[in-house]
Amino acid sequence: MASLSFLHLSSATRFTPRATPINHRARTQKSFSIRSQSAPVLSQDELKKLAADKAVESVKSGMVLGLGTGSTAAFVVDKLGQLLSTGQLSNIVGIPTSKRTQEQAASLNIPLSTLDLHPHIDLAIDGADEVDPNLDLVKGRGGALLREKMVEAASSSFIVVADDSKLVSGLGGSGLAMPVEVVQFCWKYNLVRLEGLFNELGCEAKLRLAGDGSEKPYVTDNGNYIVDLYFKNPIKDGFAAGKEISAMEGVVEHGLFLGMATSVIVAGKTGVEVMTK
Ligand SMILES: O=C[C@H](O)[C@H](O)[C@H](O)COP(=O)(O)O
Repeated sequence: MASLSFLHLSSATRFTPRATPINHRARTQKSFSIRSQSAPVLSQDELKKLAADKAVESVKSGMVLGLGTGSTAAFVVDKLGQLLSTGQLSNIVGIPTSKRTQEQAASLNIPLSTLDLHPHIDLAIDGADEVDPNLDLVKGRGGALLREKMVEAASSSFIVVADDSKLVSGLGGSGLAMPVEVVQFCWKYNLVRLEGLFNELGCEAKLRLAGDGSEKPYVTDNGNYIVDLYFKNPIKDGFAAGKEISAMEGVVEHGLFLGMATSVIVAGKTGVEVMTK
């Protein structure tokens, strides 16, 4: 069981241990939570920051760190920059999972390197789009899934940081995108095949657009497209689904991150919970 000493809480937000874990956590072997006595109303960004700060407590000087991508991971990178600038951390090397994170970390003077030079990473910290009760994840709505998966698979520990809107009972269950990165060549051929693979789950596949009002496709840091899969019903067997997607020629990577997370730090209106397997 994780010890309470792991939890360092700010004086601004006071928490007390909660006796009964909520249902979502019941299937994880170890989980505990802390709850606000005064129930302050925190914004989603404040929740993300709370989870990020908690995760950064696991960072030690001298570590090689996987730096995630997205709005929650950005709070982690901010905090690391802050601790490095005040000398509370030193000798850190960051391996960024996207060009965006690389730019943010560089602007904060966080020393950066690559997987080529540091093939073994001590700890990766990243956000997620969905977290299920087994700590399996959907990731990649920010488009960084390929580099994230490479970096996080090379990490001895992988801490996920999230607000409680990311909790689902089954992957794909949010009804939001489960991304698949595909090569540009004949992307429609693969879009149709991916949709067909999950017919019985009421899957709809859409090419991700750049989001600038044009009909231009979104292009990943690796020069590929993303096909987003939207499910009416959650995926029953994530491992089987991942295997079938990966077997398709032209598929580069999918957003199912299965059996990878060491722990998940979830911040919600009622407090922060550390979930471990
Ligand atoms: O490609 C993006 C990543 O997988 C993000 O970590 C994920 O989308 C979560 O992002 P956010 O923290 O912004 O919700």
